[in-house]
Amino acid sequence: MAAQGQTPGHETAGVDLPRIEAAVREILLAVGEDPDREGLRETPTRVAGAYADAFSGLHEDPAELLATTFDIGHEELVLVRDISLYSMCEHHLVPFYGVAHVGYIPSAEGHVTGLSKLARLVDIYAKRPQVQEQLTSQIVDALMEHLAPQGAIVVVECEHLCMSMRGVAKPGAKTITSAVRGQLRDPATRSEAMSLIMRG
Ligand SMILES: Nc1nc2c(ncn2[C@@H]2O[C@H](COP(=O)(O)OP(=O)(O)OP(=O)(O)O)[C@@H](O)[C@H]2O)c(=O)[nH]1
Ligand SMILES: [Zn+2]
Repeated sequence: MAAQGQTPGHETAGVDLPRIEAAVREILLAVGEDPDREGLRETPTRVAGAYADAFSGLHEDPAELLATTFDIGHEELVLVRDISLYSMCEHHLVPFYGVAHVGYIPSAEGHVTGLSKLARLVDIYAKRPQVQEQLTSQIVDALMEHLAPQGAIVVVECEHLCMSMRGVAKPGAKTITSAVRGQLRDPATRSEAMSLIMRG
């Protein structure tokens, strides 16, 4: 749907690019810049494209992503480690970035999904205005809901630019969050998964 007053066809996958461009021009004016000087002339358009990508996860459906499963009879832990991610802190709209580790124990029927889908699932939730705790639990809850595994675990390790380049100014500080569901809450299973995640 076009935003009120916008010509249809100006959105990219649900994102209103002209509206972002107008807002970026306003920000440049507000900080005392000249948005018409040569170096900045294309900036609102570039930022609109960058934001359309940074927030593209708002327009993607995890149910659709996880609809493709294979029955291979594997009922043991499947874990993809070190999935790189870039997200945007919802408080300051600056990036936080790092890695996610995503694991699950398939359902008793052995339904698994493609490994790349786990990385795509991370992106669906990372490419939104986010906080790290919510990102972590959204990924694990989507796995539980759409893949119906016996258990799932997600660990996310990130540096937040809002803590490095501004504010408290502590570059290098890493935030680690975890979310564990189902059988992976069992201490022995959880510690096996955590040791595989942390050994890198
Ligand atoms: N729990 C959590 N906090 C976050 C995350 N990203 C940023 N924050 C924090 O959100 C808080 C926002 O605090 P405010 O006091 O409202 O904002 P602020 O004055 O800009 O805070 P400072 O960053 O301390 O300068 C800060 O403490 C950030 O470090 C996140 O993913 N999870
Ligand atoms: Zn922040």
